[in-house]
Amino acid sequence: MPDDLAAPERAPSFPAPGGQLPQHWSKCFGCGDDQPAGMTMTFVAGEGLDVTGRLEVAKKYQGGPGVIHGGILTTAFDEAQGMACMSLGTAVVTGHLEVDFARPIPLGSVLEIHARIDGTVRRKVYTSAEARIVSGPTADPDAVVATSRALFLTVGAEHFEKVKNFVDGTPSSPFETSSV
Ligand SMILES: CCCCCCCCCCCC(=O)SCCNC(=O)CCNC(=O)[C@H](O)C(C)(C)COP(=O)(O)OP(=O)(O)OC[C@H]1O[C@@H](n2cnc3c(N)ncnc32)[C@H](O)[C@@H]1OP(=O)(O)O
Repeated sequence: MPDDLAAPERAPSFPAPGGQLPQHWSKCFGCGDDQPAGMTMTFVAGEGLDVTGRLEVAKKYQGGPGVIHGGILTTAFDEAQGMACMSLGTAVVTGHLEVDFARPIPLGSVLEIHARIDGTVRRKVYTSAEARIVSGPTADPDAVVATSRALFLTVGAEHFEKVKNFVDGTPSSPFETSSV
């Protein structure tokens, strides 16, 4: 983590603490409600630059026998830390993401992922997150089962302009923060 981290302001467009975040677009694999293969994660805003996300670990997410696929958990962390960046009111994309898998996460469990912005340096947004099993098999809300850190970069509309011909669906932007 750099020494010169700035603490950004929470954007007025970000929901009040406890409020549900809108999906950032309906076809998103992580949060969209118009993506049949997707994970349909939901999020509520925290008190600061943070969110809490929820993922039901469906059988289709199996990796090793009986447990979540590591790539699915990584996707959930990507989505959660990206949603925390909504508190900036600016579009972001993931530049780097890392995950530590601390404990097995059984199918049928429900994960809560708490994600936050730790600070910014120019366009770089440093985030972190941890996951807990809050219901279902092996639930223990005090035990962290996985952690993540990520770097997001703020981007302008031109970033998405380059790939607009490949969009599946009709992009929408609830916070008017990007072209998607
Ligand atoms: C509605 C709201 C939705 C918000 C809600 C979003 C939730 C969605 C969650 C899912 C998000 C995704 O999956 S997004 C999809 C996956 N990601 C992508 O497709 C991104 C692909 N990569 C890129 O397009 C590019 O590499 C970028 C945009 C990330 C960076 O390129 P760039 O814009 O040219 O920036 P560049 O000048 O290279 O770098 C700027 C600064 O960042 C640093 N930097 C750049 N990349 C890295 C890196 N991997 N690791 C470390 N540092 C890096 C540079 O050193 C530099 O530091 P310094 O010189 O300033 O010190």
